[in-house]
Amino acid sequence: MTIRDDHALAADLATEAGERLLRVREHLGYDDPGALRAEGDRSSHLYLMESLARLRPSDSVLSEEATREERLDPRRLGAERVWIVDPLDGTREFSERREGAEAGAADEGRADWAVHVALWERGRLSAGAVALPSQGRTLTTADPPKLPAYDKGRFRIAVSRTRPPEFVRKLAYLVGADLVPIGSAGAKISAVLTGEVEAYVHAGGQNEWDSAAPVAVALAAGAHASRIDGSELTYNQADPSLPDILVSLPELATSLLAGIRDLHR
Ligand SMILES: Nc1ncnc2c1ncn2[C@@H]1O[C@H](COP(=O)(O)O)[C@@H](OP(=O)(O)O)[C@H]1O
Ligand SMILES: [Mg+2]
Repeated sequence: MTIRDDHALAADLATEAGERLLRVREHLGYDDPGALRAEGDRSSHLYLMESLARLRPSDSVLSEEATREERLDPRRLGAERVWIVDPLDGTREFSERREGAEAGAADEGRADWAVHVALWERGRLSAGAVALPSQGRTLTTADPPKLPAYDKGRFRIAVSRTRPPEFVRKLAYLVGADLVPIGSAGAKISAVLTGEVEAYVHAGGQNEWDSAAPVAVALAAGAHASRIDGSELTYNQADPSLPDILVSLPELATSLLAGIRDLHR
């Protein structure tokens, strides 16, 4: 089994899970968003767990939708290879109609949600893929996206639609940036890699599965990804909490970290 296989497998699983989620949404519709969210989370988790158990039986898995006991399984901490997956990132957005969508359109739903599949190996992220099913694309370490060139001047910072941290507003003012609210950590990090925004800043709470796959792709593409104090993002810890993150085009990292430091002084 070659390393290249893991990159391709991450991309295939994320893409297939995403296509299944599109079908779940088409089948259930938007009348009961709670039921749509629950079925999306449940079915995508099941598909990924079954696929990984079949295709990579010796590896451990850390999934957002696992039970508390499964997450605390001590074998994961001693394992050399751990798949870190978020079967549906941006669950809230997955269950919402797009503003202005025409009833009966092919896809009436919001597009800012994602499926994350990452592989952590002996201390670092070694492969990953982020499927953006409603955008018809999967970003992958198998073929990392080419980063847009940074055009000096005013730039854009993606923030949570529903939980934007207060300090990011101050940061945007300080560094001369505009805020762009987007759902899903995967969709926001992807937006940095595809040129819709130039940075993503979050604080106040998040977990390893929210960022592992998009950070694997971001690092493979040459983007900056770190904690907001500039330290490394570390995965497969006993406590999966990873509460803050900065992803940006490499040219902006130094000034964003300096701005964040000034605001926290
Ligand atoms: N304060 C917080 N605590 C825990 N998780 C958080 C959080 N803020 C954001 N997240 C998680 O990060 C992901 C992106 O959030 P947002 O769209 O607000 O930026 C969501 O994942 P899920 O949709 O997988 O639950 C959300 O649950
Ligand atoms: Mg998530």
